[in-house]
Amino acid sequence: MSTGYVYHEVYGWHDTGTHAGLLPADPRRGLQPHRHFENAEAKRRVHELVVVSGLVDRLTRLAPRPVTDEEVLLVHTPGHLARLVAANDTGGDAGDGGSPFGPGGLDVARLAAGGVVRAVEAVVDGEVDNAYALVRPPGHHALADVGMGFCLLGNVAIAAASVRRSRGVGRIAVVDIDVHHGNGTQAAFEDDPDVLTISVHQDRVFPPDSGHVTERGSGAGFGYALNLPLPPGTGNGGYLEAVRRVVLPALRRFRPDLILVAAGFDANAVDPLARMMVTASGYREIGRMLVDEAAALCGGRIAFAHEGGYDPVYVPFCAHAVIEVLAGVEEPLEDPFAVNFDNQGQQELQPHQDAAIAAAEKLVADIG
Ligand SMILES: O=C(CCC1CCCC1)NO
Ligand SMILES: [Zn+2]
Repeated sequence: MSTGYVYHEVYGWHDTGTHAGLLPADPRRGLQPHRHFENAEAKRRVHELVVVSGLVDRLTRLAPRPVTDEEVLLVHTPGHLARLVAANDTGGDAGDGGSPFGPGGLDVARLAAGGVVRAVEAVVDGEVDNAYALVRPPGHHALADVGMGFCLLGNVAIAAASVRRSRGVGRIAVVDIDVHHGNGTQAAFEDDPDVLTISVHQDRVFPPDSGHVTERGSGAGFGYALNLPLPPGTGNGGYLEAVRRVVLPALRRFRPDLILVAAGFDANAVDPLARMMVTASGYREIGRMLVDEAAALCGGRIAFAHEGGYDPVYVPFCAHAVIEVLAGVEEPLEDPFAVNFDNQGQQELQPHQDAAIAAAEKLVADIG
Protein backbone atom coordinates (compact mmCIF):
# COMPACT_ATOMS: atom_id res chain seq x y z
CA MET A 1 0.00 0.00 0.00
CA SER A 2 1.57 3.30 -1.05
CA THR A 3 0.06 6.49 0.34
CA GLY A 4 0.95 9.87 -1.09
CA TYR A 5 1.37 12.70 1.40
CA VAL A 6 1.40 16.39 0.61
CA TYR A 7 2.53 18.98 3.09
CA HIS A 8 4.55 22.17 2.68
CA GLU A 9 5.82 24.43 5.46
CA VAL A 10 4.56 27.47 3.59
CA TYR A 11 1.00 26.35 4.42
CA GLY A 12 1.85 27.42 7.96
CA TRP A 13 2.80 30.88 6.69
CA HIS A 14 -0.69 31.65 5.39
CA ASP A 15 -1.30 34.68 7.57
CA THR A 16 -4.84 35.14 8.89
CA GLY A 17 -3.59 37.89 11.18
CA THR A 18 -4.33 39.14 14.68
CA HIS A 19 -8.02 38.49 15.21
CA ALA A 20 -10.45 37.84 17.99
CA GLY A 21 -11.10 34.43 16.57
CA LEU A 22 -13.52 35.39 13.82
CA LEU A 23 -13.42 39.19 13.94
CA PRO A 24 -10.64 41.76 13.76
CA ALA A 25 -9.55 42.88 17.22
CA ASP A 26 -11.28 46.11 18.27
CA PRO A 27 -10.99 47.57 21.78
CA ARG A 28 -14.09 49.68 21.15
CA ARG A 29 -16.12 46.45 20.97
CA GLY A 30 -14.26 44.57 23.64
CA LEU A 31 -12.60 42.38 21.01
CA GLN A 32 -9.19 41.57 22.43
CA PRO A 33 -6.41 40.61 19.99
CA HIS A 34 -5.92 36.86 19.63
CA ARG A 35 -5.37 34.45 16.76
CA HIS A 36 -7.81 33.82 13.94
CA PHE A 37 -9.47 30.44 14.41
CA GLU A 38 -8.00 29.40 11.05
CA ASN A 39 -4.36 29.70 12.10
CA ALA A 40 -1.47 27.42 11.31
CA GLU A 41 -1.38 25.53 14.59
CA ALA A 42 -3.81 22.66 14.17
CA LYS A 43 -2.51 21.73 10.73
CA ARG A 44 1.16 22.19 11.50
CA ARG A 45 0.70 19.94 14.51
CA VAL A 46 -0.96 17.27 12.37
CA HIS A 47 2.21 17.21 10.30
CA GLU A 48 4.44 17.17 13.37
CA LEU A 49 2.54 14.22 14.83
CA VAL A 50 2.82 12.39 11.48
CA VAL A 51 6.59 12.96 11.62
CA VAL A 52 7.21 12.26 15.32
CA SER A 53 5.04 9.11 15.31
CA GLY A 54 7.09 7.75 12.42
CA LEU A 55 4.03 7.51 10.17
CA VAL A 56 5.76 9.85 7.72
CA ASP A 57 8.27 7.06 6.96
CA ARG A 58 5.43 4.94 5.58
CA LEU A 59 4.21 7.71 3.28
CA THR A 60 5.37 8.81 -0.16
CA ARG A 61 6.05 12.52 0.05
CA LEU A 62 4.56 14.46 -2.86
CA ALA A 63 5.70 18.01 -3.55
CA PRO A 64 2.83 20.41 -4.28
CA ARG A 65 2.84 22.75 -7.23
CA PRO A 66 0.85 25.95 -7.59
CA VAL A 67 -2.31 25.72 -9.66
CA THR A 68 -2.24 27.73 -12.85
CA ASP A 69 -4.68 30.50 -13.72
CA GLU A 70 -6.20 28.09 -16.22
CA GLU A 71 -6.90 25.55 -13.49
CA VAL A 72 -8.32 28.21 -11.17
CA LEU A 73 -10.64 29.36 -13.97
CA LEU A 74 -12.05 25.85 -14.31
CA VAL A 75 -14.01 26.67 -11.14
CA HIS A 76 -13.70 30.39 -10.45
CA THR A 77 -14.62 33.52 -12.35
CA PRO A 78 -11.96 35.84 -13.75
CA GLY A 79 -13.32 38.48 -11.38
CA HIS A 80 -12.62 36.36 -8.31
CA LEU A 81 -9.10 35.56 -9.47
CA ALA A 82 -8.55 39.25 -10.23
CA ARG A 83 -9.72 40.14 -6.71
CA LEU A 84 -7.13 37.80 -5.20
CA VAL A 85 -4.36 38.92 -7.56
CA ALA A 86 -5.06 42.58 -6.78
CA ALA A 87 -4.72 41.98 -3.02
CA ASN A 88 -1.82 39.56 -3.17
CA ASP A 89 0.88 42.17 -2.58
CA THR A 90 -0.84 43.88 0.32
CA GLY A 91 -2.99 41.11 1.75
CA GLY A 92 -6.74 41.34 1.86
CA ASP A 93 -9.85 39.22 2.10
CA ALA A 94 -11.19 36.42 -0.10
CA GLY A 95 -14.53 38.18 -0.39
CA ASP A 96 -16.87 37.52 2.52
CA GLY A 97 -15.01 39.81 4.93
CA GLY A 98 -14.15 36.88 7.20
CA SER A 99 -11.45 35.19 5.11
CA PRO A 100 -8.34 37.33 5.56
CA PHE A 101 -4.95 36.66 4.05
CA GLY A 102 -1.59 38.38 4.24
CA PRO A 103 0.83 39.39 1.48
CA GLY A 104 1.44 36.39 -0.76
CA GLY A 105 -1.78 34.78 0.40
CA LEU A 106 -2.83 33.91 -3.13
CA ASP A 107 0.50 32.19 -3.69
CA VAL A 108 -0.10 29.98 -0.67
CA ALA A 109 -3.67 29.32 -1.76
CA ARG A 110 -2.45 28.32 -5.21
CA LEU A 111 -0.07 25.87 -3.56
CA ALA A 112 -2.87 24.48 -1.37
CA ALA A 113 -5.11 23.85 -4.35
CA GLY A 114 -2.08 22.56 -6.26
CA GLY A 115 -1.26 20.23 -3.38
CA VAL A 116 -4.67 18.62 -3.78
CA VAL A 117 -4.23 18.46 -7.56
CA ARG A 118 -0.83 16.78 -7.07
CA ALA A 119 -2.28 14.21 -4.68
CA VAL A 120 -5.21 13.42 -6.95
CA GLU A 121 -3.06 13.19 -10.06
CA ALA A 122 -0.71 10.77 -8.27
CA VAL A 123 -3.67 8.53 -7.37
CA VAL A 124 -5.21 8.66 -10.84
CA ASP A 125 -1.83 7.96 -12.46
CA GLY A 126 -1.20 5.01 -10.16
CA GLU A 127 1.92 6.65 -8.72
CA VAL A 128 0.42 5.90 -5.31
CA ASP A 129 -2.59 3.84 -4.20
CA ASN A 130 -4.22 6.67 -2.25
CA ALA A 131 -3.21 10.05 -0.83
CA TYR A 132 -3.62 12.68 1.86
CA ALA A 133 -3.10 16.38 1.09
CA LEU A 134 -2.51 18.29 4.32
CA VAL A 135 -3.07 21.73 2.87
CA ARG A 136 -3.93 25.23 4.07
CA PRO A 137 -5.92 27.43 3.46
CA PRO A 138 -8.98 25.19 3.17
CA GLY A 139 -11.27 25.34 0.15
CA HIS A 140 -14.71 23.77 0.37
CA HIS A 141 -16.66 27.03 0.93
CA ALA A 142 -15.10 28.99 -1.94
CA LEU A 143 -17.70 29.80 -4.60
CA ALA A 144 -17.01 30.59 -8.25
CA ASP A 145 -17.05 34.34 -7.69
CA VAL A 146 -16.20 34.78 -4.01
CA GLY A 147 -14.14 33.23 -1.28
CA MET A 148 -15.74 32.57 2.09
CA GLY A 149 -15.41 30.65 5.33
CA PHE A 150 -11.60 31.02 5.36
CA CYS A 151 -11.44 29.60 1.80
CA LEU A 152 -9.81 31.46 -1.09
CA LEU A 153 -9.90 28.77 -3.80
CA GLY A 154 -11.99 25.63 -4.13
CA ASN A 155 -9.13 23.17 -3.63
CA VAL A 156 -11.12 19.97 -4.14
CA ALA A 157 -13.34 21.41 -6.88
CA ILE A 158 -10.28 22.57 -8.82
CA ALA A 159 -8.62 19.18 -8.41
CA ALA A 160 -11.72 17.35 -9.61
CA ALA A 161 -12.16 19.65 -12.60
CA SER A 162 -8.46 19.46 -13.40
CA VAL A 163 -8.17 15.67 -13.54
CA ARG A 164 -11.39 15.40 -15.50
CA ARG A 165 -9.82 17.63 -18.11
CA SER A 166 -6.24 16.35 -18.00
CA ARG A 167 -6.87 12.65 -17.47
CA GLY A 168 -10.40 12.13 -18.68
CA VAL A 169 -11.56 10.89 -15.28
CA GLY A 170 -15.29 10.22 -15.66
CA ARG A 171 -17.34 10.03 -12.51
CA ILE A 172 -16.00 11.62 -9.36
CA ALA A 173 -17.63 11.42 -5.94
CA VAL A 174 -16.74 14.08 -3.37
CA VAL A 175 -17.53 13.14 0.24
CA ASP A 176 -17.33 16.15 2.55
CA ILE A 177 -17.02 15.19 6.22
CA ASP A 178 -16.11 18.68 7.42
CA VAL A 179 -18.64 19.74 10.05
CA HIS A 180 -19.62 22.74 7.89
CA HIS A 181 -21.57 22.40 4.64
CA GLY A 182 -19.45 21.90 1.56
CA ASN A 183 -21.38 24.57 -0.29
CA GLY A 184 -18.56 25.58 -2.64
CA THR A 185 -17.93 22.11 -4.01
CA GLN A 186 -21.67 21.49 -4.30
CA ALA A 187 -22.13 24.73 -6.25
CA ALA A 188 -19.21 23.99 -8.56
CA PHE A 189 -20.92 20.83 -9.82
CA GLU A 190 -24.55 21.79 -9.16
CA ASP A 191 -25.78 20.74 -12.59
CA ASP A 192 -23.25 18.00 -13.32
CA PRO A 193 -24.40 14.37 -13.03
CA ASP A 194 -20.81 13.12 -13.32
CA VAL A 195 -19.79 14.64 -10.00
CA LEU A 196 -21.67 13.44 -6.93
CA THR A 197 -21.23 15.74 -3.96
CA ILE A 198 -22.17 14.39 -0.54
CA SER A 199 -21.92 16.60 2.54
CA VAL A 200 -22.44 15.40 6.11
CA HIS A 201 -22.43 18.41 8.43
CA GLN A 202 -23.90 20.05 11.49
CA ASP A 203 -27.31 21.45 10.61
CA ARG A 204 -27.01 25.10 9.49
CA VAL A 205 -23.84 25.87 11.46
CA PHE A 206 -22.12 27.39 8.40
CA PRO A 207 -22.79 28.83 5.88
CA PRO A 208 -25.99 30.22 7.38
CA ASP A 209 -29.13 28.50 6.10
CA SER A 210 -27.10 26.20 3.87
CA GLY A 211 -26.83 22.44 3.41
CA HIS A 212 -30.49 21.48 3.73
CA VAL A 213 -31.45 17.93 2.78
CA THR A 214 -33.65 19.54 0.11
CA GLU A 215 -30.59 20.88 -1.73
CA ARG A 216 -30.19 18.20 -4.38
CA GLY A 217 -28.50 19.79 -7.40
CA SER A 218 -30.27 21.16 -10.45
CA GLY A 219 -30.92 20.41 -14.09
CA ALA A 220 -29.02 17.35 -15.25
CA GLY A 221 -27.32 17.33 -11.85
CA PHE A 222 -30.53 16.94 -9.86
CA GLY A 223 -30.08 14.10 -7.40
CA TYR A 224 -26.29 14.31 -7.56
CA ALA A 225 -25.95 16.64 -4.61
CA LEU A 226 -26.73 14.91 -1.34
CA ASN A 227 -26.88 16.77 1.97
CA LEU A 228 -27.14 15.21 5.40
CA PRO A 229 -27.52 17.89 8.07
CA LEU A 230 -27.09 16.37 11.52
CA PRO A 231 -28.22 17.92 14.82
CA PRO A 232 -25.68 19.47 17.19
CA GLY A 233 -24.29 16.91 19.62
CA THR A 234 -23.99 14.12 17.10
CA GLY A 235 -21.12 11.78 17.99
CA ASN A 236 -19.52 8.64 16.63
CA GLY A 237 -22.77 6.67 16.58
CA GLY A 238 -24.62 9.18 14.45
CA TYR A 239 -21.70 9.80 12.11
CA LEU A 240 -20.99 6.13 11.52
CA GLU A 241 -24.69 5.46 10.85
CA ALA A 242 -24.71 8.41 8.41
CA VAL A 243 -21.78 6.94 6.51
CA ARG A 244 -23.16 3.40 6.65
CA ARG A 245 -26.75 4.24 5.62
CA VAL A 246 -26.29 7.21 3.30
CA VAL A 247 -22.73 7.80 2.09
CA LEU A 248 -21.80 4.21 1.22
CA PRO A 249 -25.10 3.34 -0.51
CA ALA A 250 -24.87 6.57 -2.51
CA LEU A 251 -21.34 5.71 -3.62
CA ARG A 252 -22.44 2.21 -4.61
CA ARG A 253 -25.24 3.55 -6.78
CA PHE A 254 -23.03 6.24 -8.32
CA ARG A 255 -20.11 3.91 -9.12
CA PRO A 256 -17.36 6.58 -9.13
CA ASP A 257 -14.06 6.25 -10.93
CA LEU A 258 -12.48 8.27 -8.13
CA ILE A 259 -13.45 9.30 -4.60
CA LEU A 260 -12.28 12.60 -3.11
CA VAL A 261 -12.80 13.40 0.55
CA ALA A 262 -13.02 16.95 1.83
CA ALA A 263 -11.57 15.98 5.19
CA GLY A 264 -12.40 18.52 7.81
CA PHE A 265 -12.01 17.40 11.42
CA ASP A 266 -14.08 20.12 13.06
CA ALA A 267 -16.78 17.62 14.07
CA ASN A 268 -14.30 16.60 16.77
CA ALA A 269 -15.48 16.59 20.36
CA VAL A 270 -13.65 19.75 21.39
CA ASP A 271 -13.71 21.93 18.28
CA PRO A 272 -14.37 25.63 18.87
CA LEU A 273 -16.34 26.10 15.65
CA ALA A 274 -19.02 23.43 15.94
CA ARG A 275 -20.89 21.31 18.49
CA MET A 276 -20.33 17.67 17.56
CA MET A 277 -18.70 14.81 19.48
CA VAL A 278 -16.70 12.77 16.98
CA THR A 279 -13.45 11.27 18.30
CA ALA A 280 -10.27 9.90 16.76
CA SER A 281 -11.73 6.40 16.82
CA GLY A 282 -14.81 7.69 15.02
CA TYR A 283 -12.68 9.32 12.35
CA ARG A 284 -10.63 6.13 12.03
CA GLU A 285 -13.78 4.14 11.33
CA ILE A 286 -15.08 6.75 8.88
CA GLY A 287 -11.74 6.59 7.07
CA ARG A 288 -11.84 2.78 7.13
CA MET A 289 -15.31 2.65 5.59
CA LEU A 290 -14.43 5.13 2.82
CA VAL A 291 -11.12 3.45 1.96
CA ASP A 292 -12.78 0.03 1.86
CA GLU A 293 -15.54 1.39 -0.39
CA ALA A 294 -12.95 2.86 -2.75
CA ALA A 295 -11.30 -0.57 -2.92
CA ALA A 296 -14.64 -2.14 -3.77
CA LEU A 297 -15.76 0.45 -6.31
CA CYS A 298 -12.81 2.12 -7.98
CA GLY A 299 -9.59 0.24 -7.50
CA GLY A 300 -8.89 1.98 -4.21
CA ARG A 301 -8.58 5.38 -5.87
CA ILE A 302 -9.28 7.80 -3.03
CA ALA A 303 -7.64 11.07 -2.02
CA PHE A 304 -8.25 13.16 1.07
CA ALA A 305 -7.86 16.95 1.19
CA HIS A 306 -7.60 18.60 4.61
CA GLU A 307 -10.24 21.26 5.26
CA GLY A 308 -11.25 22.59 8.70
CA GLY A 309 -10.55 21.45 12.23
CA TYR A 310 -9.33 23.95 14.79
CA ASP A 311 -8.46 22.40 18.11
CA PRO A 312 -4.63 22.26 18.02
CA VAL A 313 -4.44 19.43 20.57
CA TYR A 314 -7.06 17.00 19.32
CA VAL A 315 -7.24 17.52 15.56
CA PRO A 316 -3.76 15.97 15.16
CA PHE A 317 -5.00 12.68 16.65
CA CYS A 318 -8.13 12.72 14.47
CA ALA A 319 -6.29 13.36 11.21
CA HIS A 320 -3.44 10.99 12.13
CA ALA A 321 -5.99 8.19 12.57
CA VAL A 322 -7.28 8.68 9.03
CA ILE A 323 -3.80 8.83 7.50
CA GLU A 324 -2.93 5.60 9.32
CA VAL A 325 -5.93 3.92 7.66
CA LEU A 326 -4.78 5.13 4.24
CA ALA A 327 -1.29 3.77 4.88
CA GLY A 328 -2.59 0.42 6.14
CA VAL A 329 -1.10 0.81 9.62
CA GLU A 330 -2.08 -2.19 11.77
CA GLU A 331 -1.01 -0.77 15.15
CA PRO A 332 -2.65 2.66 15.34
CA LEU A 333 -1.44 5.44 17.60
CA GLU A 334 -3.47 5.43 20.79
CA ASP A 335 -5.79 8.39 21.32
CA PRO A 336 -4.83 9.63 24.81
CA PHE A 337 -8.18 11.40 25.06
CA ALA A 338 -10.31 8.34 24.26
CA VAL A 339 -11.04 7.78 27.93
CA ASN A 340 -12.51 11.28 28.07
CA PHE A 341 -14.21 11.63 24.72
CA ASP A 342 -15.20 8.12 23.61
CA ASN A 343 -17.25 7.61 26.76
CA GLN A 344 -19.22 10.83 26.74
CA GLY A 345 -22.94 10.29 27.22
CA GLN A 346 -25.02 10.01 24.03
CA GLN A 347 -22.09 9.03 21.81
CA GLU A 348 -24.40 6.34 20.46
CA LEU A 349 -27.03 7.11 17.79
CA GLN A 350 -29.94 9.15 19.14
CA PRO A 351 -33.53 9.06 17.79
CA HIS A 352 -33.46 12.60 16.41
CA GLN A 353 -30.17 11.86 14.64
CA ASP A 354 -31.70 8.68 13.22
CA ALA A 355 -34.56 10.76 11.81
CA ALA A 356 -32.11 13.15 10.12
CA ILE A 357 -30.27 10.22 8.58
CA ALA A 358 -33.51 8.65 7.38
CA ALA A 359 -34.47 11.89 5.59
CA ALA A 360 -31.33 11.70 3.46
CA GLU A 361 -31.36 7.91 3.19
CA LYS A 362 -34.53 7.91 1.10
CA LEU A 363 -32.94 10.21 -1.50
CA VAL A 364 -30.17 7.74 -2.34
CA ALA A 365 -32.46 5.76 -4.64
CA ASP A 366 -32.55 8.71 -7.08
CA ILE A 367 -28.81 8.36 -7.82
CA GLY A 368 -27.67 6.51 -10.94
O1 LIG B 1 -14.28 25.30 9.13
C1 LIG B 1 -14.89 26.06 8.41
C2 LIG B 1 -15.07 27.53 8.73
C3 LIG B 1 -16.32 27.73 9.52
C4 LIG B 1 -16.38 29.15 10.11
C5 LIG B 1 -16.52 30.24 9.11
C6 LIG B 1 -17.15 31.39 9.87
C7 LIG B 1 -17.82 30.81 11.06
C8 LIG B 1 -17.58 29.32 11.03
N1 LIG B 1 -15.51 25.59 7.34
O2 LIG B 1 -15.39 24.26 7.03
ZN1 LIG C 1 -15.32 23.35 8.79
